[in-house]
Amino acid sequence: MNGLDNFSTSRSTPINKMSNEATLVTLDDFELKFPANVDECFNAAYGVEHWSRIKKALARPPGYTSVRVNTLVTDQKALVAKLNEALKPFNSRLEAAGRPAITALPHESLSDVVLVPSASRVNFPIQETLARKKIIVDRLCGEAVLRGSDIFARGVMCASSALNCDDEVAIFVDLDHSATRGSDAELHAGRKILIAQGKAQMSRSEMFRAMKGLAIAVTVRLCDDAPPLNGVLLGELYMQNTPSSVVAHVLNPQPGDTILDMCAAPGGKTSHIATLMQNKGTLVACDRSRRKVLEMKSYFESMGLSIISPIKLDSTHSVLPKQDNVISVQEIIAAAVKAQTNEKLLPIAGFCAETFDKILLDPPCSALGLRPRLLHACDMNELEQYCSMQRNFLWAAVFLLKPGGILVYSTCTVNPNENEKMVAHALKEYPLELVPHTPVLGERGLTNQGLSADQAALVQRFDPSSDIDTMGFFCAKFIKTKSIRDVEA
Ligand SMILES: C[S@@+](CC[C@H](N)C(=O)[O-])C[C@H]1O[C@@H](n2cnc3c(N)ncnc32)[C@H](O)[C@@H]1O
Repeated sequence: MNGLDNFSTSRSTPINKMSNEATLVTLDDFELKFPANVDECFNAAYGVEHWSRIKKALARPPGYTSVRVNTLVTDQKALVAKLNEALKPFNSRLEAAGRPAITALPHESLSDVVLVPSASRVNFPIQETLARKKIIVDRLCGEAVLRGSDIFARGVMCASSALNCDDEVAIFVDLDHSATRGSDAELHAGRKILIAQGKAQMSRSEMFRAMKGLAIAVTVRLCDDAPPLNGVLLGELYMQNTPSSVVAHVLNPQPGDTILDMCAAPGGKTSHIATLMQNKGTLVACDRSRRKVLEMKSYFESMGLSIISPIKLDSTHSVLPKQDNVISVQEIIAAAVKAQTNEKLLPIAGFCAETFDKILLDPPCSALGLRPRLLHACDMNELEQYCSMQRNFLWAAVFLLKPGGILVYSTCTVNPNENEKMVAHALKEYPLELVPHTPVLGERGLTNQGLSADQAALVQRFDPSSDIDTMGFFCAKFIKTKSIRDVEA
């Protein structure tokens, strides 16, 4: 069997020249690979050609970086100007290489989002590159390179035997985790993808001795070049992809609301909700991980977002048993503040049924919308476990929401079972109805996954293969039509 059968490729002629040619493709030929039963399910939902386009798009980074403006301290116009100032060193490097500069732009529909386009890619000759010395990195490092990173010593798995500082190298990603750190890249026989060219900043022996330090400066990628924005204008912006920034707007939080974010860490959507509430009202941010809740707490404090109560809580077990007196969210928080001793987090075990005006449910999901991804090891059984967990979260959300309250459900996956089918499940099991929402930047939902055409038109699906060029994402907004007790009666 030709090793290329392990990939789906758009080119019939494999690139050659290496002894292990059959196990090598370039990023341009590559589409993400899934187990047969996942492909079968997604082919049925999207159609074979569309699913193939999605798999190709998932392996590449979007063509721009999206940042959300902290409107409590600045505005979109001012942030665009500051970002363009901060981009000057990157633009100087582009111009020195004869490449066009990039300009940050306000998002046309979202007044608190700024888009920073990546620099257009530069093509390089593949065969010449394959004749260079080689570096092989692991999957995570390869994905970081595609997002604009250089390569640090810890990320290098294999290097050609006689690699010296300043050598020009071809950069590959090991797709099978088969590379042994420190081995000769020329002898690696597993599947790998060519993703970039670079220049060694250390000799081979230094690379494997050093635990840190820049090993390879990436010079050209087989994708657009994202500018380095980590740590830029801290406090004034939050790195958040566009669909995630849509979610808080869809929830439409108002000052004075009582809102629950059931799965809040690292707190991107929570901080956006608090900002839209103008830091007035009550916002509970739950997460099961104590470490993540402590990190969120410090982040919210550093941003001055005082209305947020970060709580370590399993949201699927956050509904308190039925009692004679309904205790409000504010009373529960006040009692916990009183009871708090040396413990850093509020001791809260749950909330009374039907006490929140609005709830955001952004649960753990299969994350099959994140870009770029070069490997996904999920099968249908694992995907089903996410669905089962999401159904438990939905149950708790419906109990905690007041009648007439709003529930927004979102995922960062293209799996229809976690998206359209989960919405169909919610509509069937609970007193929920879909409601129109704004802004709508994505596409309508799929109509062959349990939703009627009218229902599919009320949800929002971000397709990574569409012109909007974002991550895969999904969002639905429900209103609770009656009390859960009326349903139980
Ligand atoms: C998709 S992430 C949430 C991202 C977040 N909404 C944001 O925009 O920054 C899902 C989160 O759910 C948390 N989680 C997992 N199981 C949970 C549970 N049973 N209860 C509460 N949080 C849970 C995970 O720790 C993870 O931080």
